[in-house]
Amino acid sequence: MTDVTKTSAASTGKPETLIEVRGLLSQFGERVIHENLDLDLVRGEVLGVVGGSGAGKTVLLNTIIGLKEPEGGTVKVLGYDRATLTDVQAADIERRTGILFQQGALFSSLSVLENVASPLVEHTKLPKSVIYELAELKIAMVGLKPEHHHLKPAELSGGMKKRAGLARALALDPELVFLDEPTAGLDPIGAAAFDDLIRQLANDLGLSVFMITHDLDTLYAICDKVAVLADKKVVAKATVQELERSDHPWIKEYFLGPRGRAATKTAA
Ligand SMILES: Nc1ncnc2c1ncn2[C@@H]1O[C@H](COP(=O)(O)OP(=O)(O)OP(=O)(O)O)[C@@H](O)[C@H]1O
Repeated sequence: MTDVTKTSAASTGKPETLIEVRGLLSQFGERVIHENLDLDLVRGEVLGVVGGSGAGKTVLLNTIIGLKEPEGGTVKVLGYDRATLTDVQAADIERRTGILFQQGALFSSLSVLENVASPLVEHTKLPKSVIYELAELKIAMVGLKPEHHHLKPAELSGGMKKRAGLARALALDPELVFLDEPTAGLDPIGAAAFDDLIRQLANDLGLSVFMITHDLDTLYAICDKVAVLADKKVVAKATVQELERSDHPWIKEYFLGPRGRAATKTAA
């Protein structure tokens, strides 16, 4: 199915849509979080998702990755409709996507090397020696060193945990990566270095990225497009430069408030 999608996208010259959300309704009891929300992410795009606190960014991420069932609408990932997913399709999505949760979500009892190797152990039948070689490669790709291989998560700094989490998210060579506030909790220098790493990896590996962030610097530094969640839906998806000209009150405040202006200056 995926190959068919790829072929048709290639033959029509249209970019391939990796995430397609249509008419999403998300509720907790009577409380409506998303209503009639539409969102696309096309192959190769680094998409930042922003919105006020409680706007529903995490609920949207959880719905797209299958941790929350939507109350209405359709959610397609890599061409597969989540509502009618077979086990084979679910496994295909799992193999072709990587997720970096906010705190890294590393297994605390495993070393960095074992954490990064774990998706390969779960999803491949490769010999152990090959699995560990591949894991070492991913660890090097995110800028960690061989002396970090045997450290446990509790022995890592916040930035190193994020890097280890990213290495694990990349273990299976995914096409699509989900990042939940990748720079949260990092100091400005660590955050800028992590931004550079994400952009570099996205370019070098041809990754498509869905990233929740509060970090304006990240938006300016690495996002091709930004989707803004407000009023229970995506009110805009555009480049940061286009969003700076938006009339939407939340977008105006976000991009043209004091913090927005600071990020604009840094990016210039
Ligand atoms: N399991 C749940 N049960 C009930 N309400 C929930 C649940 N999860 C989230 N919510 C509510 O859904 C709304 C959106 O939450 P969400 O975590 O997606 O916001 P967010 O945009 O990610 O916010 P923040 O930027 O503060 O992390 C919030 O009002 C939250 O209280």
